[in-house]
Amino acid sequence: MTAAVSCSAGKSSPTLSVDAARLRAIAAACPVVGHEMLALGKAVGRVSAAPVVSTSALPPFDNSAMDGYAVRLVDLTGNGPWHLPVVARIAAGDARALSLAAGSAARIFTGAPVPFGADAIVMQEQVVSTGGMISLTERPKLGQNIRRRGEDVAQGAPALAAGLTLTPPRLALLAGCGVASVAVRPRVRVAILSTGNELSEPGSGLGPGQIYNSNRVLLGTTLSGLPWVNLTDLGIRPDDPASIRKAIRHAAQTNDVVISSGGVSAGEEDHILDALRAEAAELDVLKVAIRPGKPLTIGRLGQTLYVGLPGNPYAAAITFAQIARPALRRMAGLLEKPDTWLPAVAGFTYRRRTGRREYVPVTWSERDSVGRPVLIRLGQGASASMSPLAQARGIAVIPPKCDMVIPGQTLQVEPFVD
Ligand SMILES: Nc1nc2c(c(=O)[nH]1)N[C@H]1C(S)=C(S)[C@@H](COP(=O)(O)OP(=O)(O)OC[C@H]3O[C@@H](n4cnc5c(N)ncnc54)[C@H](O)[C@@H]3O)O[C@H]1N2
Ligand code: MOO
Repeated sequence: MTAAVSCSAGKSSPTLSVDAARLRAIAAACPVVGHEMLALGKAVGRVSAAPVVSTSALPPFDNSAMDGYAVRLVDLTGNGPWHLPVVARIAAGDARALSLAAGSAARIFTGAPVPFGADAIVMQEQVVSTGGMISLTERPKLGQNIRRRGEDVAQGAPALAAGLTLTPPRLALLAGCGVASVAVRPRVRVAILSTGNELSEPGSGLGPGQIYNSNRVLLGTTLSGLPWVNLTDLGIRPDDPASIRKAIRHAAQTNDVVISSGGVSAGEEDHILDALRAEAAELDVLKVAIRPGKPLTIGRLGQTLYVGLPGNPYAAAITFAQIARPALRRMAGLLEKPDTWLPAVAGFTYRRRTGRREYVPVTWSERDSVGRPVLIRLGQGASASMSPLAQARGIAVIPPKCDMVIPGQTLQVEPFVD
């Protein structure tokens, strides 16, 4: 299987809106090609590479939806009650091809095949059963409590489209259709590196001027939680142009995406852009009207997507989630657009500078009269602060033109999923 590829890296970038930056990042992301076959039990979270058709009808035969009695409506003429002898007993898994004789009923259980000629199942609660006879007073409807062959999925019908996350319900559907293995897209190979002389790993000592590396854990755990990612963690690179360039070049040769954090803003010690230019990268996104995270670099090194996230941890988290992740999803072959934004209402006042779309960590404990969460803003928006994001239940978005958020104002919120 070969995926359609259309990329448009290489356009120059002034300050872009978040939506424009996201679109450019997505356009620069070439979907991984090919597929591998996986047993259903190994495929959870992976991306379907091709449509799947059902090898069996679901359900495979007409069967009873209830424990009760199979009857023929033609026997229930005039006014009830009707009295019928019970001539057969049919349990789930019964392999006999049975017919229901005229003027009789069959004891039947949930999931058992409906005998030929029967056209309704009466729940056992609705009959009186004595001495091999049943009496019923209400006429059943035609087809009542019968699950028809193929009513869920017909044999040979599409059971799953390409480009979908293989969730447990989707895998269960394939199992129900008799499909044992599924073609999935190859994992997206993602390398991460943290840049900065000031970085030290937690567990090591902290020298003067050093801080602990948060972004490695942020990105590493986020990415390793995505079943369609194959992660390589390249650790920390010092602020040395030759070392950064070498690391980027090597990482790009063996990965579909390289993600760095730090070194993308304007200082002489910010070497990512120089390294990318020296490697003849095509750069699509350089500055985004987003808060936090304005200095963001996205481009391509050959077929490899490069994402240079800002070093400040809150900025790295937001730019990854809002701009890089949709591009990675495209690389993975995912065609569904997650729509996780929900309406909420501000429970705070916030006077702000206009111009950038802002992503604000929020929590809530109350809801308004129509059930929308009443948001409490956490922190002051400092892009190096991590506590507000760690305490947040979600992220609210404030439009670029808004100069003041007032209580009661409608905002969109993206709740974090547990
Ligand atoms: N003159 C200007 N200075 C800055 C600008 C600007 O436009 N002009 N933009 C500011 C903004 S906004 C941001 S965001 C940062 C982005 O900086 P860089 O991406 O170049 O990142 P660094 O300078 O390397 O680091 C910024 C900050 O984050 C800390 N950091 C870096 N990596 C990590 C990590 N892995 N874990 C934890 N913390 C990390 C680093 O120590 C710095 O404090 O630039 C502004 N400056
Ligand atoms: O874009 Mo930066 O993250 O605002 O400090």
